Amino acid sequence: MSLRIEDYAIIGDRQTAALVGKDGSIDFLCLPRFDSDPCFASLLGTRENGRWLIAPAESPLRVERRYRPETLVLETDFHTDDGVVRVTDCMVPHPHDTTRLVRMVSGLSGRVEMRLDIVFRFGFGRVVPWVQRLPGHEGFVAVAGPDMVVVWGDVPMTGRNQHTEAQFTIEAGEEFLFGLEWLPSHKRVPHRFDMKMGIEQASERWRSWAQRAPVRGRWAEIVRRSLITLKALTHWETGGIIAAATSSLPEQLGGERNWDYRFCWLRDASFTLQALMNAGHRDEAHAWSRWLDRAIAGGAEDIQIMYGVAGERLLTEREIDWLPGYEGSKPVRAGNAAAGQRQLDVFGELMNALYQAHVGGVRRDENSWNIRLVLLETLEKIWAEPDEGIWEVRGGRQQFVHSKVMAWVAFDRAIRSVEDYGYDGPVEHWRAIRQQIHDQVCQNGFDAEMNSFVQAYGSKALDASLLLLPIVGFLPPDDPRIIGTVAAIERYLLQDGFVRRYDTETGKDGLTGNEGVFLACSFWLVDNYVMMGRRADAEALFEKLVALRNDVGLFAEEYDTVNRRQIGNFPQAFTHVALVNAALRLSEEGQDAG
Ligand SMILES: OC[C@H]1O[C@H](O[C@H]2O[C@H](CO)[C@@H](O)[C@H](O)[C@H]2O)[C@H](O)[C@@H](O)[C@@H]1O
Repeated sequence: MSLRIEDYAIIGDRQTAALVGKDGSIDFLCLPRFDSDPCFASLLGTRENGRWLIAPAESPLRVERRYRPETLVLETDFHTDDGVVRVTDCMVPHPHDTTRLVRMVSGLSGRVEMRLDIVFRFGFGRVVPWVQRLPGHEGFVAVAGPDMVVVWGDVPMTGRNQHTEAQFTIEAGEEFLFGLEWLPSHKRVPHRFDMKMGIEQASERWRSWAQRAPVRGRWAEIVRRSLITLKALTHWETGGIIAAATSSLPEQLGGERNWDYRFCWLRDASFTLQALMNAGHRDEAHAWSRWLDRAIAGGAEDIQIMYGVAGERLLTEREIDWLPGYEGSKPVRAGNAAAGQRQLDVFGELMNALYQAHVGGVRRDENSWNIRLVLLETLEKIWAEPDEGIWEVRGGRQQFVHSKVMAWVAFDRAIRSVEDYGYDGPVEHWRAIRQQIHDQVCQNGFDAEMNSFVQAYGSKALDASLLLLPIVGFLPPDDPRIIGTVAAIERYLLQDGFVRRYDTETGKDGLTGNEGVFLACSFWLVDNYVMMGRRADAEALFEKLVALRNDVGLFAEEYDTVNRRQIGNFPQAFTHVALVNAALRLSEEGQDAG
C-alpha cells in the first residue's frame, strides 16, 4: 500500500525523477527519462509492481527528513529504539547516457538492524526481468527488453522470490553505500561508480544553481524549494519542462480523474519559465525557447498544446489495466489525450512568456519572432472558435472566456514587442483584433446579473481561471467587473477558504466524480488580493496555503479538504509556479524583498 502523497519526496537528475517515501521505499522511478515506463511503480499498485526499500527492520519511532540546503539531496533520519540511522538519497547529475541513483546509509547513533528489498519490474510494474548476480557478490544486474539496471551495495544481497534482499546492522559512525545505474541492455555491464562522489557532485551542482539567483525576503526558503523543484522538472538536455513527475495520482481518491503529467504542456512550461525568470534564472529561457522552436516546427496548424520531453507528438493515451491505481484510483493512464485538444490559451501563454523573456533581458531572437508571426496568423483564424480551454475539459468545446482573454494576450504581447523592442509586424491590424476580442469578451463573457465574468459565453458557471484577467492585464484590478468577479469566486468557488477550479456539477467537464481544491488557483486569489490592496487577506491566504506543503516543501496539484491530504500528481509545477509568483508579488508589494 502506498503512503499518503505528502509522505513522498522527489529526487532527480533532470533526466528523470524518483519518489522516495518516508518509509524508505522508492515507489516510483521511470527509466531512463521522466516519461519512460517506470521500473518501480508500486506507487500505483503494490510492492510487487516494483520498489526499492532501505529502512530499519523494526518500525521507527519517528522519521525526520529534509533536503540538504539548496539541493535535491534528501536525508531521511529514522529514530528507533536502538539508535538513529540516516538514509541519504539522490540522483547523480546526468552522466553520459546513463542514470545513476545513490542511497547512503549512515549510522548516527546506537546499533540498528536494517532491511533492504528491491523488486525490479519494468514496463509499468509488469515485466519481471532476468536478474543475475555480479561476480564477487557485489550486486545484481536486471535485464528486460531495452533496459538494464545494475545495483551495487556494500552488504551482501540475495535473490529470493523475485526480490533482491539484504539484512544488515549499522553502528554509529558506519556508512554503507548502495547505487543503481540504468543503461540500455545492449551495453556492457558497467563498473561500480564512485557513489560517495556522486552525492557530492549532486549537492554541488544543485547548490551552484540555487546560488546563481539568491532568493531573499520573508518566504525565501519556501520559494527556494519551489524553484529547485521546478528546475528538477526541466530536462537538462532538451530544455523541455514537464508538468509533474508522476502519472495517475488521483484528483479524487478512488476516482477516475487520473492523468499522465510527465509531458511538456506549452501552458505549464510557459508558466514555469516565467516563475524561474521572475526569480532571476534566465538560462532556462534560452533552453526552453530552443526546445519550443524544435517542438512546434512545421505547419502552424499542426501545433499541439503539449509534447513529449524532446518534442514528441504522439502521446497516445492508454490504460495500464494491470495496475490497481493509487488507493484503488483507476484507471492508471499513460499518455494523454489532451495532446489532441484545441486550447486557445496556449497562444497567449507562449506569447506572454517570450515577451517576458525580453523584458527580463533575454536576447532578441529573430527565429523565435518569425515563429510568433506564424502563430498569430493561425490564431487570427481560430480565436473566435470554441475550444477545450485551460482545464482541458472532456465534455466538449465551449466559448471559454479565459481562452478568449488569452487570445487577447497573444495579440497584446505581439503589439508590445513591436512597440517596446522594435520588432516588425502588422501592428495596426493586431490592434484591431485585440480590440475586437476585448469588446467581445466584455459583451458576451460578463453576466450583469451576477456582476461577474463567467466560465463561457452565455453560461452562469464561474471559473477560477477568471482570476487571471487582472494578472495578465486584461482589465485593471480595481475595475468594478474584476472586483465583482473576485467577489463571486469568493462566494461560490471557495471551499474551506481554498479555490475550486469550477463547480464540477455545472462545469460540464465530461468526467464523473468531483475533485479537490486547486492549489494554483488559490495562489492566484492571493495575487488578486495583493493587486486589489487587500494585503491582510493576501497574507492570510498565502500562509494558509503554504501550511499545506509537506515536510520537505512539496505540493501536489490539489488538496482534499475533507480528508485533509494532498491529491493529484506530485510534485506539480503549476502549484509551485503559482506559489513562487504569489510570494514574489507579496514580497515586492510589502517591500521586504531584501
Ligand atoms: O481535468 C481534466 C484534465 O486534467 C488534466 O489537465 C490538467 O493538467 C494539465 C497539466 O498540469 C494542466 O495544463 C491543465 O490545465 C489541467 O486541467 C489532464 O492532463 C487532462 O488530460 C484532463 O483532460
